[in-house]
Amino acid sequence: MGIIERIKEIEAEMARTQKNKATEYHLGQLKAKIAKLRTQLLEPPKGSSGAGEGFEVTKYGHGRVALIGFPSVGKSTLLTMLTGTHSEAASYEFTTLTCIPGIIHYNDTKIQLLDLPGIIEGASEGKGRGRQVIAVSKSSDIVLMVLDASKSEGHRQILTKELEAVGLRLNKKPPQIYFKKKKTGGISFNSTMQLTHVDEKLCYQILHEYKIHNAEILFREDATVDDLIDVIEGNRKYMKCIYVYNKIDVVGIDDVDKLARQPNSIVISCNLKLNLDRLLAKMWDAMGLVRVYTKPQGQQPDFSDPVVLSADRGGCSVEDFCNHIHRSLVKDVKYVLVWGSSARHYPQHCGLSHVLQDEDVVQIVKKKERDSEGRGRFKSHTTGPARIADREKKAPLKN
Ligand SMILES: Nc1nc2c(ncn2[C@@H]2O[C@H](COP(=O)(O)OP(=O)(O)OP(=O)(O)O)[C@@H](O)[C@H]2O)c(=O)[nH]1
Ligand SMILES: [K+]
Ligand SMILES: [Mg+2]
Repeated sequence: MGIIERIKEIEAEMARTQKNKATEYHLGQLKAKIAKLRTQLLEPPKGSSGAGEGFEVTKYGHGRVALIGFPSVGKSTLLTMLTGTHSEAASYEFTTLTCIPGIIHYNDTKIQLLDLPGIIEGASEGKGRGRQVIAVSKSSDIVLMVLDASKSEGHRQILTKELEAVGLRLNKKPPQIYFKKKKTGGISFNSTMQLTHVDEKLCYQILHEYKIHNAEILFREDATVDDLIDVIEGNRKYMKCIYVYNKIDVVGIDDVDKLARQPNSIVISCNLKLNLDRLLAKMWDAMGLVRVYTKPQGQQPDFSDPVVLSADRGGCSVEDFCNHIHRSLVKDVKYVLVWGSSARHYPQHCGLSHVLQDEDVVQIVKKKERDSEGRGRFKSHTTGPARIADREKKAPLKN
């Protein structure tokens, strides 16, 4: 029996089983069995490498956004509108068959937007180009789930289920469960609060299913069995997702209003160019990018060319900022001066661990900063990694 059939069989057994206190342990065990099988399913087939032909797109810009949705919801139309890169759009399903990248220029940053083939129920098991599409979405920073506002609300649930089946968790935080495998000592089970979904016995049973007999486990929230399995599997990806309801030009105002009020959702029309600017703003916020402007001593900052940091990708500390400019810069930094929302007063003297926020301005003060006339080393350079790197190559000013 193949993996997919085994999953189907267990799912059928779960559906047959009544949910009550007596069956709780058995159901928990079945959930763990499914999770293990799904992980097996995710392993790439032997001999294959990467995402697959037509899907290996090089990362570009400060972040990557994937367009995921059923066929013909308007993904390609949206890519063309937002990036100017043409992606074939037509009224028949599966017009797009590969991954088409475009670039959005927004807030002095560049965002790579990826158009993808439509996916359907069963994508997580490899139907259509499901596997490739999912691999690409996992490589992106956020997902725009494009939905047809005139079609069934069920599409959103189906897609969410497909993405969950491959370990993507949309708009969720990692469970607050500490878990560490040990070599000896048995299982130590603790919680900081009363648990209503999981007890010690159920937890043991799940761990047993994974053949884990020595581990430390601490619940810091009232988590579910699914949360526990996610933590044990350890391969989940937590991503932000914006639900983009397109084609509101063909839907009544009451329905549009209802869709627009759902969390993490936005209603648009590509045909009428409605709300696209709001979509961009929402997308940009969700990415959590942090623009930092470098201020050479005695000069105005260059507000056209920020260093772009991200908490999810590499971090936002002063050290991360310095590493972004030049890898050898950190060891020369004495302190930095910071203006902006992360500073308590202007300018604030900060060390390497200070966490920067969007639109902060930073001036780097190096060890042996001043020359005999009190001129700063940074006097003549403007911002930007290349320019600072160039400057480093020239003879430093004498002290
Ligand atoms: N009424 C209406 N139609 C739209 C809108 N946006 C796109 N369409 C139409 O929807 C159809 C499908 O658009 P595509 O952009 O090809 O959709 P897709 O999601 O890329 O489709 P696949 O690549 O096949 O998955 C086309 O006929 C578009 O003209 C819109 O805002 N309103
Ligand atoms: K289409
Ligand atoms: Mg398309």
